[in-house]
Amino acid sequence: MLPLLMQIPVINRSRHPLPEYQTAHAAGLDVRANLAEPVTLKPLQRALIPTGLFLEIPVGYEVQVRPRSGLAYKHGIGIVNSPGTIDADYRGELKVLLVNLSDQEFVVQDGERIAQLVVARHETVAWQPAAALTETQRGTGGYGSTGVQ
Ligand SMILES: O=c1ccn([C@H]2C[C@H](O)[C@@H](COP(=O)(O)OP(=O)(O)OP(=O)(O)O)O2)c(=O)[nH]1
Ligand SMILES: [Mg+2]
Repeated sequence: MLPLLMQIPVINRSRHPLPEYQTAHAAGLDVRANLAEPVTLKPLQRALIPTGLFLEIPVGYEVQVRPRSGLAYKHGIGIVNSPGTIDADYRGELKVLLVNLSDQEFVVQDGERIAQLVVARHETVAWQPAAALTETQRGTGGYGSTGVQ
């Protein structure tokens, strides 16, 4: 018996199928570029790639736009603002900010699976101004404070 899956209203103005889980228990849904013509990324160049998708994410959830490791490993393609954050109140087109971190040109093709979308629950918090915080062993340590071995 499949668990009841969360329903997310979507408008698909692209020429491509909706994002899909590629395997039974994948965390992310691969999302495709919706391009009238290919986009060439020179080394260190970035581009905002449209998907043609418009989502209505339930309140209390976000969609994270994450890189695909295959594009990163084989071509040095990443996402500048990884993970991108799609807010529940956003009604614009979902876009992917790709960057080419390799020393070779990369051509993004129409319909190519360029990223993956992870739907995640998030808290919405209110700040509680405090005069002091509890002491911890880490304290103010960061940026490698625990060493490397
Ligand atoms: O990879 C991304 C990141 C964001 N967005 C859209 C959806 C998101 O809800 C909106 C705002 O994103 P973010 O809050 O990261 O950008 P900002 O620089 O804070 O812009 P704003 O002032 O509009 O919030 O932009 C995308 O389509 N793709
Ligand atoms: Mg913002």
